[in-house]
Amino acid sequence: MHHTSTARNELDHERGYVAGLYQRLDELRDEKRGQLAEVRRSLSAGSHQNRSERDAFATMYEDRLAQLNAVDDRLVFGRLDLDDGDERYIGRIGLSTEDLQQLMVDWRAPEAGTFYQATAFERMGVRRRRHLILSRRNVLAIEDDVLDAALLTEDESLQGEGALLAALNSKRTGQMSDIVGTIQAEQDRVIRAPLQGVVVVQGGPGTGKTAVALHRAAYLLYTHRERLKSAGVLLVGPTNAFMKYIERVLPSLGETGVVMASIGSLMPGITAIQEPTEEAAEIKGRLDMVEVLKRALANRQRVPDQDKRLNVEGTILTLSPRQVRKARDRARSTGKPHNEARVTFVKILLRELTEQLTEQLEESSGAGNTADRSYLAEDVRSSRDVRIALNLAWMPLTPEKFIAELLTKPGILAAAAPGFSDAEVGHLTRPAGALWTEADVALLDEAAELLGDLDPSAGRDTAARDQERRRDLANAERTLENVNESLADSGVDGVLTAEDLADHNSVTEARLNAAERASVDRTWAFGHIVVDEAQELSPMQWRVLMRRCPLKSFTIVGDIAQTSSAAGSNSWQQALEPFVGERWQLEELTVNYRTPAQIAEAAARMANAAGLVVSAPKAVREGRWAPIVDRVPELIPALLQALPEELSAVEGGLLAVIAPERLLAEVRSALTGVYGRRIGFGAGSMGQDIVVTSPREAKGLEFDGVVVLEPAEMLDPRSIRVGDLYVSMTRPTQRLRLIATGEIPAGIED
Ligand SMILES: Nc1ncnc2c1ncn2[C@@H]1O[C@H](COP(=O)(O)OP(=O)(O)OP(=O)(O)O)[C@@H](O)[C@H]1O
Repeated sequence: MHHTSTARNELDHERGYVAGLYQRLDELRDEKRGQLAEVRRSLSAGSHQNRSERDAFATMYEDRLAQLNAVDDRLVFGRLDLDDGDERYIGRIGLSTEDLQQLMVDWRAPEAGTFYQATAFERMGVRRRRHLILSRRNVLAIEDDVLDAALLTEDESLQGEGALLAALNSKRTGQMSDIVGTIQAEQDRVIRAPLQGVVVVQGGPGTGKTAVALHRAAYLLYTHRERLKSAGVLLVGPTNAFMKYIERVLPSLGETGVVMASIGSLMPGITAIQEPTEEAAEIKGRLDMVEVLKRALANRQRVPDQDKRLNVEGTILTLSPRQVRKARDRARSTGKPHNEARVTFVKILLRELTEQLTEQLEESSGAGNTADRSYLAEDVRSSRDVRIALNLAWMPLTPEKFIAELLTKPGILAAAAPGFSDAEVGHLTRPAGALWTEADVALLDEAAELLGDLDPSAGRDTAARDQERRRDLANAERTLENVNESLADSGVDGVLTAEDLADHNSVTEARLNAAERASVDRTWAFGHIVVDEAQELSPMQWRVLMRRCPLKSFTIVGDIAQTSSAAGSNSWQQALEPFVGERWQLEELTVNYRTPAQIAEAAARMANAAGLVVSAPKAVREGRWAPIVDRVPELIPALLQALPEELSAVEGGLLAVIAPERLLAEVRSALTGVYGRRIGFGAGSMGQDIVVTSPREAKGLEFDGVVVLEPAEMLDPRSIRVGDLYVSMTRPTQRLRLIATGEIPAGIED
């Protein structure tokens, strides 16, 4: 490429400056290493009292060091030249000299906002925006947007959207990367939206929703660190494979404080598989399940139909249905969850049985001697008959036991769900010992709420608890600063007190950070939740998330048109209404950065022809190829024949073969026969260069080239959902091929 001499001078200048930034980064790193070594030395020698304080310092230095290491690659990516003559460098973190001269501004800082927002129409005091394109530590090129017309004539050769296009055209690695250097204005508005309330970000395929969700999490933690540090931010995605795909983005942004979890992993200790059938997923996701669980639990609080005779150390006592009913009603009226109300139930009946025993003994021995009533109470409590009778009436339950019973015994389910058809009960019934599914997690979580603590009396020692609670209260107070006020304004639910929040977060260990504490504590209350691919969530799953954030501070990201789960939603309105009413704000993303125009248009035409209204975003670039369509007599031979051409078209990039579930096994074995270890299965195997996957697993991911097999099968004839085919067609960044033995869905070929 031809460079003018000014351009070369500019490049040299930037190389010099960037070298200075790295030098400073290295210095800071050495400094932190030194401090860490120092603290560790003193830790091994120090007195017990200072220990926890020094531990805290050690953790802080470790975190800072990890952050400094993580931002090494492409540390800086921009420079602003301002009207007042200042130059401001924008990078992954803020850097200053030892005497506090600012060298580089963190991209999340308010002063960096104009880097993403300024345009030629609204310059916001910016004369020139410069993108620095780095590979590791080297400045490869610079690209300028000249916003001030006066500068244009001075140096015309330095304009361009090169940084964005270079990023978009680069080969995919199977792991998402950050977009911090090239965030576009409409994306930046979402990323920097206020913390409070519910923001829904609707956008078609490839509009950067996932990227925006991740950068927003990083932005919020930076900007509201004091408020969010203690409670933490949760980022929820659809599957573990998806979480793996995005796991490197936040560390590369210098952010480690976000808890990342798939929706199936929100119950500590449970690893969930995908729900095997759509029917079961849909039923388990319905809001009526709340009532079903409540009824099932009420049915577990049983009154016997006749008197029970109980042997206590040779004396026979009688437990009548009336007594059990009265105790049950009293226990229920405490309003406590099942296991906690059980304490009341048991206490009442033990007392009554003890009285009965006392009376009987007094009668038989004649004289009244009440001195040893306490022994009698103990006799009653430890009687096997009594224990069995009380347990039969009111069994302590774990969520796992309760839900497993409901799903394996159709009689129990039918009794709790009188509105369900036999077919619906059949869809939910499964063999004992079956693995937990993603849809079960929402049921387990609901059950945990209804059941409460299994052994409420077995608390930890009170002093430790009190101390923790004081600390949690202090944290919660900080979290709540200002939040309540704006909540009250927006009318979201009841206003919370610091006590409420501390109560939520009180049972966890002192030394763990928010992320670690949250991952072991189901009742952890997060300060903010970011949900990606949110259209897939069922109403029951929404309930789980709403419980995890009592402040109702959410960023919800998704595309209603891509819904493929039968339990997912058809509109944001419908999905959110039960939880926040009308109190949410919609933002839209309108530009597709992934898929070339020809392919994006074919996907939108197909969706429209199938009756789905899609928000078809404008594609930011033309591709080299229109979609290729093969009608063939036999699928597998045609696939094997097409693959070499596809592989060479993407020149060593990543290729996906997306097939309906029923074909996956056959396709895998045919391809493995030819390509051996180059074939990866499913979305978790993105290390390989050819990935065979279902549409569902491909959701949210992207590939350089995509081959879709039997597209007509991915159109669900039973519903208006065309999600699977629409998702599959919008995965490629370069090239799309469809191979079909049958019909080609309307609209794909124009
Ligand atoms: N401003 C940007 N600069 C560079 N790349 C971008 C930008 N915005 C989006 N991209 C890239 O576009 C691709 C699509 O982004 P992303 O996966 O976030 O889209 P999405 O809206 O979540 O898509 P889908 O709904 O189809 O899953 C990614 O490779 C992302 O890095």
